[in-house]
Amino acid sequence: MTDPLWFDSEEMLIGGRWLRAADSLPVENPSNGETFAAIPRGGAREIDAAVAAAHEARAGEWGRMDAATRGRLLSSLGRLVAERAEDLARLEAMDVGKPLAQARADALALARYLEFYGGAADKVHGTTIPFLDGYTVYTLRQPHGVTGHIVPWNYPMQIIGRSVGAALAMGNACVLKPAEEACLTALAFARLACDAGLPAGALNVVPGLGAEAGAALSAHPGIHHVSFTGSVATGAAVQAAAAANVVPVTLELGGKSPQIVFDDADLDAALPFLVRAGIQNAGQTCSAASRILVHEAVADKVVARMSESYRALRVGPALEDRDMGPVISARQKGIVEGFLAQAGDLTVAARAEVPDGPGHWVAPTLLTGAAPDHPLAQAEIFGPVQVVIPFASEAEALAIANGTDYGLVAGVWTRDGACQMRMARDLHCGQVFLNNYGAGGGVELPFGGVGKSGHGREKGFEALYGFSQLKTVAALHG
Ligand SMILES: NC(=O)c1ccc[n+]([C@@H]2O[C@H](COP(=O)([O-])OP(=O)(O)OC[C@H]3O[C@@H](n4cnc5c(N)ncnc54)[C@H](O)[C@@H]3O)[C@@H](O)[C@H]2O)c1
Ligand SMILES: C[N+](C)(C)CC=O
Repeated sequence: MTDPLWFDSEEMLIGGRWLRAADSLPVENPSNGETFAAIPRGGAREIDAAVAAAHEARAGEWGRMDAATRGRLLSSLGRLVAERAEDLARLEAMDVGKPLAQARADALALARYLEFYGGAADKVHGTTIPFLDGYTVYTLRQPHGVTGHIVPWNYPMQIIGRSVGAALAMGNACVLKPAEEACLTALAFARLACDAGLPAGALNVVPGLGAEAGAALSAHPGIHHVSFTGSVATGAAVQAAAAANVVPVTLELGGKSPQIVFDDADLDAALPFLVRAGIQNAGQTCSAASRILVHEAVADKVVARMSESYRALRVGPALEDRDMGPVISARQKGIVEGFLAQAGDLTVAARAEVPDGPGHWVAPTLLTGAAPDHPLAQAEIFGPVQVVIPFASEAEALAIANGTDYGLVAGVWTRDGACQMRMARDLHCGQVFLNNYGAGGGVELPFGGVGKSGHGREKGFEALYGFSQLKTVAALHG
């Protein structure tokens, strides 16, 4: 196999310089368990240096750059990412275990985020406000300053695109702490950012452990905004750390998202979405459709057809580009298997075959017979496990859908327009998809949750408001 690394992965980017840390962390390929690279183990000292470099960038060329020039730089970076999409995809596939086609889609999504935010950079502005005679009042939309970005391992490129892309577009200088399990595409992205001509310190990337680099970043008094995606427990810790500095935080913490299938649904249209949204990225997706709520009149038919799809799933090494790869790590496999051990009297409707041998394989598993309050119908499993729950009425479907601590995404499958509107209004979540699920991931669509799924919105124009603040200017001139 050709070496997918075209750069020194043991170097991190701080203030425009590529530096090594005193220690490094191994990089494992989840498809075979082999160590194939190393990354720096940054800690408090490196975070400190990165925050200082970001402040210098804000005070220098980056802070003075006009919005249109900033936008053009991001657009150029997007083109570089698109040109290297194949290399980035291979890197991600080896690092995360994501099938090549899904990794390629992530790379192209990163390019698209940069195109979108590059184009938007000079189109976000304040307003004038009619006020008392003798005054002119207007608002200025300005960057927070230095923003921290703590990114998980499941969709590194997409999450960097939506958070770092939007923050840079608004003129913030960023300190990015990728997940220790998945730093390679973040480091590759930083190389491309240098090639695109991003001024020193505008983007700093410090790989390292969550408890070290992540904790140092979220508690740093020099950070003005933190964007975090990951688990509820870590998100709460990040928010608490940032609160000590009275710093705003955006939290995207996952979910237990339902797809709700009514008895008049177009099942042929729904079925591919029902399964794909559960097993995509081995179920390690914040917006995974881990609960399938089905009207009892069509429940047997839906389970039978989903089971057929499950049995046909091809699971294998990421570079072989099957339907599903391994989960990220032995630890994550242990977490998912721990949940499956609680399945107890649930029925395994279908399970796909997984490879023998090394690699972190978890069989895609479709479960029936769970009451809505069963632990497997409540907890975010973050693995390829879906639970089917029948319902008898629209009111019951809504109660079950809203009956978890989470509220990220929901899908509704029905031809009844009034039912669609009621569900869209009453579902307790941040995004509702009617007769689809995910809308192809559109970068234009604001994204985020309610409840334990977090708060704040990324993606679309909404992210540009989140990564900036409004200043009101009132001039009394007579
Ligand atoms: N919402 C999502 O997209 C998402 C992504 C990854 C994991 N998860 C959930 O989290 C579970 C565990 O995965 P995990 O342990 O990798 O998630 P995590 O939340 O601990 O890690 C996410 C990011 O936070 C960093 N981090 C960890 N501890 C930190 C701390 N004390 N301060 C600041 N940053 C810290 C990590 O280094 C990583 O970059 C999964 O099973 C899944 O349920 C959700
Ligand atoms: C929204 N998405 C799929 C990019 C990331 C959540 O895991």
